[in-house]
Order: sequence, then C-alpha cells, then structure tokens
Amino acid sequence: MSGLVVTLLVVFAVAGLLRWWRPTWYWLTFGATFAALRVLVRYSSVMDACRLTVPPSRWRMALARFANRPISQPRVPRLLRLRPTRTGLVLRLKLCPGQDAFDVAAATDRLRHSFVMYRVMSQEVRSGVVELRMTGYDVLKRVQMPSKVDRASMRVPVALREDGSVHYRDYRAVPHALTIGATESGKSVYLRNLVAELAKLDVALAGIDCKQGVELFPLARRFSALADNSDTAADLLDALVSRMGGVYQLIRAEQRIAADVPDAEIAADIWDLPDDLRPTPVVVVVDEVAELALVASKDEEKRRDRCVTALVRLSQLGRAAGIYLEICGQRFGSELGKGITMLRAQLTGRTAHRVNDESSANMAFGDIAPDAALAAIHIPPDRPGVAIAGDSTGGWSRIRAPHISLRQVVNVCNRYAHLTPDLPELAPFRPALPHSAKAPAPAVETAPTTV
Ligand SMILES: Nc1ncnc2c1ncn2[C@@H]1O[C@H](COP(=O)(O)OP(=O)(O)OP(=O)(O)O)[C@@H](O)[C@H]1O
Repeated sequence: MSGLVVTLLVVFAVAGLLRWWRPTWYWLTFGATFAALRVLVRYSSVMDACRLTVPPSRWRMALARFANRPISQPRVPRLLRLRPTRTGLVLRLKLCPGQDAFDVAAATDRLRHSFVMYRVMSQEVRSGVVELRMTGYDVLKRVQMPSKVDRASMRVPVALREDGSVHYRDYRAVPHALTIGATESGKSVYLRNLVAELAKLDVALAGIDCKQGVELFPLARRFSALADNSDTAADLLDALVSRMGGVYQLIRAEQRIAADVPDAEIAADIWDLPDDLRPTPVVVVVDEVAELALVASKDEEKRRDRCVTALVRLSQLGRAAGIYLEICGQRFGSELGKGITMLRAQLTGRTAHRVNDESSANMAFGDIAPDAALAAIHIPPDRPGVAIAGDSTGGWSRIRAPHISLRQVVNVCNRYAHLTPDLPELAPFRPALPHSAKAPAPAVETAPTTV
C-alpha cells in the first residue's frame, strides 16, 4: 500500500515539475490524457453552463407529456471527434438546430476556463460543424516547432500559431509580404527563420540589407546576390526587373510552341513550364526598407524613385516570373514618399511584430484587418518575436518564430551553399565569400599595448 502511495506521489511530483519546466513534455506525457478525460466527463454539463444547449424539440416534449415521463434534458451539440495534438485538443461539434458558429465563438472564453485549457478558438469547418482548437499551455512562451512539418514547394514553416498549428509562408499563395515592427521586436529573428528554411529549397536568394549588411552578409554563401547600400540596391532591383522581362519572354516563347500542339497546356507562369525549362524562383529579402526611401539630396531622390519603381514593378508582375518579395522594416507608410502605398497594396502577406503606435499597426493591417492592428499594439514588450500575421482575406493569428541565433542560420546557409544558383543577371551582385572561405584566418588581433 505504502509502495502505491509513494509511486503516486512520485508521478504527481514529476508531472508538476514537467508542467512548470517543460510544458510541451508535460502535455505529451500527462496533460493530453488528463484533459481528454476532463472534457469527456464534463462535456454535457460544461455545454449547459456555457449556454450551448437548446431545449428539447416539441415532439419530444409532447411524447414525454403523453407518456407521463420527465421532460428530456436540453440538447447538447454532438461531439463528433476528440483528437489530442502535441499542444492541445481538437473537438469537432455538430451544432443543434438553431445554433450557429457565432454562439460557439462567443462562448470560447467560458469553455476555456470550464475545461481548464490555456486557450480555446473556434472555427466553422462546414455548415453546422464547428471545430474547437484548444491549447493546453502557452505554446508561444518557448516555441518548439514540430519535428514533422508539411513542407511543399515554396511553402516554408516559419513560426507557431497560438492554437499550436504551424504558420507557413506560402510564396505561391501569397507572393509578396511585408513585415514590420519596432526596434527589438523580433523582425531579424523572424527573417532568420525564413532564410534558414528557404536555404533548403531550390530557390535563389537575393538580399538588400541597408543595415550595412550586418544581417544578411554573414549568410552570403547561400545568397546569389547581395546589396548593402542604396546605390547597389537600385542596380540589383533593376537587374531583377530585367530578369523578370527575360522570364516573361521565355514563357511567351513556350506559349507560342504550345499553341500549335492540340491539348497542350499553355503556361501562364513559371510553375506551368516543364521542369527542365523552369527558371529558378527568386526570393528578394529587403531588410530596413525605409533606408531605400529616405533622401537628403536630388541625386538620392532619383535613386529612391528607381528603387521604389523597381519594387512596384516586381510586386505587380513578379509572381508569374517566380520573383517574390519579402520586405521588412520598422514603418512602411506614405511618409516614405510616393509609390509606397501602391507597393504596400501589392504586399498581401502582412506580419506585424510589436509596434509603438496605432499608425504603425495600421500600416500593416489598416487596409485588411483593423482588429489585427489593435492586437499588434497590445503585444507585450517582454515577448519579442510575438507577431500578428494576417492575409488579404481579413483573417489573422498570433504567431511566434522559434528563437534562432545568427550563428545557427549561418551554419544552415553554409550547409546548403551548394544549392546557391548562379543567375547571369545577378552575377555582378554575387557576394564575395567570407574571408575564411578563401584564405586562412588572419592572425588574431591583439589588444594595443600601452607604452
Ligand atoms: N522569437 C523569439 N523568441 C525569443 N526571443 C526573441 C525572438 N525574436 C527576437 N527575440 C529576441 O529579441 C531581441 C530583438 O530581436 P531582433 O534583433 O530580431 O529584433 P529587431 O526587430 O530585428 O530589432 P532591430 O530593428 O533593432 O534590429 C533579441 O535579443 C532576440 O534574441
């Protein structure tokens, strides 16, 4: 008997320790089972308490009266499925007649504390069927990406959503994106995650790093082109526009050939071309974009106009040519000059890290999801990396990328350096490899001696 008590005490102690120290492990070992049992046992009473029941139908009441039996209980949405996940539980409910998805959405907070979960979100999956995604712990506190993610061509995992699902950057669905955030809000870490994932694909990376190259130049081995100042950036953007023209010519030539072949598919973008003809897609990463738009003289104004015009053209026409923009900065509004709002309208993928004021948040979401702007302002400063990710459909979610150091991304880029394509148009911008790759490291500089 005493052996059983000791075992139980040890199990509870281990569970408590895990819950505090490694919530993910706790969830996988104990949490999911406890939570699933709790949901199954309390389901009907919780639904009733959360006002998610409907009175029994009239014929049932009439039948009960006729048979002189007690009137049956209120009807509860039918639990179609309960699925544990690595971060929580997913419940699928069939709503009762007269209920709609808004009833469940309005009750999510009540469901959260009734089922003792960390967060509950609801989504209508089809008419009359709602999915409740519940997380058992704060998944954004220490982000751990699942070991198995659903990778596809030009679709990379970058962060975790608060409902525990993986947030993907899907270039074919959303070709161009804007990421904003105040200083120290986590933009660079987000970009590093993106580059680390893109580095593994058959894709060319072109980078414009107006922070004097400190973010992107260490990753040079996996970049086909890099620019660390506005003048080189303007030339690089022009080169990308001319590459885009070349790809369009190729698509047209293929269309002419296919037009004469009955039933042959006519290519509308690079993904319709046969594999052996398809040009390598290019992702253009621009860090601190405002630096390209700031001007202090007439000459700089010309250069600025060149940059913005090239970016607008790439954003309008780049998708079919497989050129995708990933633009990052602290602010991105009309105060940066003409053409910026036109460019912003093309950047349909939006991510906002913590911002300091409403106008910055509105730059990301004002035109697509105003409630997301509010959420971006409320990101706490002690949670760098937390961001609001939205899309042009008006949907948004809270996400956080896993923490990754510059060293780790450099390692990934070096490991996949053999995938770096040499694109003729971008050859003048091919970065010189880091010093250590070409020559032995110089003698370590010693501290100056005082005389
Ligand atoms: N996802 C994350 N998880 C944990 N810590 C993070 C995360 N993202 C950023 N941080 C931390 O927050 C700090 C600021 O991050 P980062 O350099 O990415 O911000 P930033 O927005 O690029 O800042 P700046 O604009 O000044 O360069 C760093 O110390 C970083 O380690």
